[in-house]
Amino acid sequence: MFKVLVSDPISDLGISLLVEASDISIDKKTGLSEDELVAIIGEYDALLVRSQTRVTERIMTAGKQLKVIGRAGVGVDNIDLDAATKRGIIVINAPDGNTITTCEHTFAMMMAVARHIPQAYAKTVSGVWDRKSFLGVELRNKVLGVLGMGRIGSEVAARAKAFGMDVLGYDPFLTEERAEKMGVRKATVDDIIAEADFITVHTPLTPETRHMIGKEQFARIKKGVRIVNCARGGIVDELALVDAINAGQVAGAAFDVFEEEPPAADHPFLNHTQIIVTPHLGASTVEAQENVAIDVSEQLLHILRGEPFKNAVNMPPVAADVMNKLEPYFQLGKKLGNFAAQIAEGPVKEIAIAYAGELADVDTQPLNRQIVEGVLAHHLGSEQVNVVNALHLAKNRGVNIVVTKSNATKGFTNQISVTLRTDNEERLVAGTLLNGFGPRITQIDKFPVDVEPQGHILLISHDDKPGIIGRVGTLLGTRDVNIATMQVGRKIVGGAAIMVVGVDKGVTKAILGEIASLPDLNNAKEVHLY
Ligand SMILES: NC(=O)C1=CN([C@@H]2O[C@H](COP(=O)(O)OP(=O)(O)OC[C@H]3O[C@@H](n4cnc5c(N)ncnc54)[C@H](O)[C@@H]3O)[C@@H](O)[C@H]2O)C=CC1
Ligand SMILES: O=C(O)CCC(=O)C(=O)O
Repeated sequence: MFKVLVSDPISDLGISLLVEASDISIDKKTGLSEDELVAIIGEYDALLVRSQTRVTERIMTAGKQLKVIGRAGVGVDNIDLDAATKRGIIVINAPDGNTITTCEHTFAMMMAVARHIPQAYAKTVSGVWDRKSFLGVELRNKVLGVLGMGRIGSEVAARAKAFGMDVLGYDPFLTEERAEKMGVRKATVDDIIAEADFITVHTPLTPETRHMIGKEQFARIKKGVRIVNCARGGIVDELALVDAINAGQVAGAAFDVFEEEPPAADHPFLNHTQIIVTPHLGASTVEAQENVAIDVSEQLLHILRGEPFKNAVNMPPVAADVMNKLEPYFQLGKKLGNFAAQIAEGPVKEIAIAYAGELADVDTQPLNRQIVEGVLAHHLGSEQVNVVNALHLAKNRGVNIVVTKSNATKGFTNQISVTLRTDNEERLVAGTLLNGFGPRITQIDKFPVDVEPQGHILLISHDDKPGIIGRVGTLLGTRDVNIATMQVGRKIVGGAAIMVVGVDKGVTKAILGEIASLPDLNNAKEVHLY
């Protein structure tokens, strides 16, 4: 049974998937302080948050069982990602579910600031019928500058076109072709500063975007511009904006987000007649909250159940078609790494991964991680290492990872080989997926074999002489060890050889010693694969 803690208000309908899952027990405890979370988090496998809970390193350190933190939304600035990665805690978000809702809020804010709706409402309900103070402007024929043409920025641009606006877009990843397709003029920040009548920001808050519109930009900005921020507080310099409005350079602003949330009571936005505000409501619709909760719950279930998942924030994104090609090899890769780690003596200095065949054309990073996880799990324990922290742990321990690729097929559509270099030796284990048969180990060191990577396997090195198989079989029989499968591999007749014996249960070190001391036998090891 996996225990999930929901520590922010999240749509009940959205998390019904978790509530109904027979292997999940869910607790909802919202509004907890950091100390309160630290006190209880130790018993949970997963934490599900929106944006209120600040998931700090302290909370993660106390979360000894924590495998995954799910964020029902886009921004993960309330989660200490470095701390999560170091501990192998997977952080997932729900990047698509609130796009339209936030785009629509941006439009609501843009229209509200263009037509002074909040100010006019306040005056009207206070009993004053004032039709003179609120002369607005149309959106039609105005230039809209969109900074950040990702999911939300692109939707805003599309709707702005319907309003007859001339849209300028800036994003480091915006190509001329995509801009043209959207009917947007690809621009620079400076173009937008100089030309736009409305500017809306849709980037994350990063060192690069922090105060992207600041004092220097306000000095050059088109007079009468209106600024909208429904992304993150701090992209626009708040104090510089107030100065620019007071100086008559900027006509108005509409902000959903603040550098510090909630803003202090004396924040200069809060009683400024030309600035309208909402309390971070961009994603607050019934639909968006259901969507993000459903998305994040689905992924959370996959992770807890050990199934493939998407939207991990602390791992590089992988395109769906690449994932489809790699995923079938994940188990094999992890087992090859783990097998190699079990037979290699001495501290691992290098993990050399070689792909031969069609996989050579694919970005294999997710599969590399599985292999490294398999290697490290043998030394560090499978609870300590996972695909999120595997590379980080390897790097921390000075383990070099080398990946090579070749289109040469070596007789299989794909072959993965894992070579471990230690202070003492170099060991190689290679494998493939055989159509209709599943994963197979195809080579151990220099010896070709055909072994199912499963269960208890004895790896015995010996001289290629008559009678060896009988001797090993007899010894195992007398020690009540049942042989399930047996394979021998050699390069040349009468030379060095290996025997790979699948047995029904684990054997003791004493039995391995007895095997190794039989005539013409050199070494015996047991590998256990799950
Ligand atoms: N107010 C609210 O309740 C909500 C706010 N958000 C926030 O809105 C923002 C945008 O969200 P999405 O569109 O879903 O994200 P996204 O990741 O799809 O788009 C962000 C875009 O910003 C671009 N970008 C990054 N650095 C840039 C720079 N220096 N200059 C220009 N563009 C840059 C990226 O290339 C990307 O295309 C995020 O900060 C997110 O946290 C999202 C949902 C709700
Ligand atoms: O959960 C919320 O309401 C905030 C949404 C948000 O800011 C985001 O998804 O980045």
